[in-house]
Amino acid sequence: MNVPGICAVIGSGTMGPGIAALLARHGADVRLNDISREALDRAESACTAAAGALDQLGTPVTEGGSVSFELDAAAALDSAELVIEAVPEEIGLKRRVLEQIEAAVGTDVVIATNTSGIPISDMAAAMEHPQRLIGMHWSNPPHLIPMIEVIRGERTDSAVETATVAIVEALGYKAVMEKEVPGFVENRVLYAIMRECLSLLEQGVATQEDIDTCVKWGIGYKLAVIGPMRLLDMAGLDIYSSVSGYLNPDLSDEKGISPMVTKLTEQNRLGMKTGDGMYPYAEGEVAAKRTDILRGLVTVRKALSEITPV
Ligand SMILES: NC(=O)c1ccc[n+]([C@@H]2O[C@H](COP(=O)([O-])OP(=O)(O)OC[C@H]3O[C@@H](n4cnc5c(N)ncnc54)[C@H](O)[C@@H]3O)[C@@H](O)[C@H]2O)c1
Ligand SMILES: Cc1ncc(CO)c(C(=O)O)c1O
Repeated sequence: MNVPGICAVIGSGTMGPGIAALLARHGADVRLNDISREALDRAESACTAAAGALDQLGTPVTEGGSVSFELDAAAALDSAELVIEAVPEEIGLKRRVLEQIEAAVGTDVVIATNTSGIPISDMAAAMEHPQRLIGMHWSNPPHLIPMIEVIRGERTDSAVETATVAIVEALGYKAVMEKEVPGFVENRVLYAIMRECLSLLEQGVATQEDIDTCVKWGIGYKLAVIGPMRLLDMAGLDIYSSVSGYLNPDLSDEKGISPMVTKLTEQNRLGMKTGDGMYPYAEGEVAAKRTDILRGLVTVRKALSEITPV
């Protein structure tokens, strides 16, 4: 299967532009929609930056692809063969947007949601045709992380799952098919890591710099080559049993949001988007960091594509 010829991406913040740029790279006419003119203006340069990263990666261009920027949702949705919802992670908003999408496209159109982990069945509750809603969870930055989780809700049609997996593969990405649980697989694992790191920081066990160094080099570098299930085999299940026996009871089981993150959020210190967060950023530093991150991801992905999968 090819990438559908006309795609609509609804929501053009952190995720929308990278998704649109990748679909366009594969020949789609992509309509990127947002309720905010400023967001669409920022999206134009974000799409250009994403296309530049795809150039660096050597992703071939399929002729005919384009991205247009639409304030008018109806215009964006007109004739769309695939719709990807990427509005903020708020179930009420997502339900309203899904209703709007549903009313504008044919019943055979796949409607995918990029939710980070809201169960698909909860979002589909108010839909007239819930069989066409599917979770398509991209990872950030979406034009570079070559894996997408595909999550069926209770009422999702199996043909919609098959079509979504085919689209993911047509993009040259790996599809991971899952049953729905809050957070899906990726964010359950990522948020377990984040919870423990934040707890260690709050306890003063190590600085944020040292925690980042430890996780990047001790865990991230290794996990880029070997997944955690096979790592258990490499380490030895007897060692895992011994260590987890005394360690698991000591790990953070915080059920709420980290107090440190709550405080920073209340102060509008949201990270790179506001220029301050877990780290402070000097003038111009955010742009430099973003460039370094993209360059690093391109370099590592090229290197990983050259090794035998483990
Ligand atoms: N940020 C990440 O790392 C990440 C990664 C994977 C998945 N996600 C998920 O993707 C979705 C979008 O996340 P994001 O980080 O891009 O959010 P974001 O807040 O950066 O962007 C969302 C955009 O949606 C727009 N919007 C709000 N209401 C709208 C409406 N009714 N119609 C059209 N546009 C509307 C906003 O103006 C905003 O520009 C969320 O569900 C999020 O959980 C985020
Ligand atoms: C903090 C955080 N939360 C969610 C997601 C994906 O849904 C990401 C990501 O993709 O990187 C993230 O960093």
